Amino acid sequence: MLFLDSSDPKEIKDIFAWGVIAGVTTNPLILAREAGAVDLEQRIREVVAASKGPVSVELVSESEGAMMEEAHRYHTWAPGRIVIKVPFGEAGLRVTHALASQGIETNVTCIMSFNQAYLAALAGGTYVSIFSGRVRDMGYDVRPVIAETRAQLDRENLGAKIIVGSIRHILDVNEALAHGAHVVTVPPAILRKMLHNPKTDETIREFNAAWASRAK
Ligand SMILES: O=C(CO)[C@@H](O)[C@H](O)[C@H](O)[C@H](O)COP(=O)(O)O
Repeated sequence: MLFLDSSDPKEIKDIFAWGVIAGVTTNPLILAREAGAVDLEQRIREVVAASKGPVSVELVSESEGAMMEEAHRYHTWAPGRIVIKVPFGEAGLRVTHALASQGIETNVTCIMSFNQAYLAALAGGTYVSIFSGRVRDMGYDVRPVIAETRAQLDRENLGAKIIVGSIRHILDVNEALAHGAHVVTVPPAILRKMLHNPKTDETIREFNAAWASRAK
């Protein structure tokens, strides 16, 4: 399954019309880059209106109390659509566990290892987000992290779903899915690259030219 890693409502609306995307993920970096000075609530409401399925919105507070207050505020913007993105850590696990007991969906994010993903799933995270590109930036192979996490979720029947983010190349998408990701969240630019193959373009041109020059 694919999600779109974007906070740009126009891009989101265009790409949802392809019928291939099941949700949206945002993060503070993406929002700062794409939304800038726009009010966060307004932008998230636009993203919800432009899409279908879950929309992840990330907490930026650091203390447990402030994170819970922020999570409840985001949740009211579109109950049933907003997933609270919780940065991984001790406070993050407590917040994830508390929100799960209140029936609020979470996406535990910034995960770089199997151990972190496992803890996030045990705490009751709805999604656990493994960062493909950033794991590779450290010189590690992300494929076993994804595969071992998936195997453990399946073995213990934990409900969490793996999202693989930090996608930098088309091949990252293929590898994440092949190693057990439930969802890959793809930036629009990478998704557009997935459309193209020069042999496809050449073949379509050849077929259309043959039709146009047929004997009449
Ligand atoms: O965590 C999720 C999805 O749950 C993503 O939105 C995630 O934050 C982004 O893919 C990454 O931060 C983008 O990674 P990078 O390209 O900045 O390394």
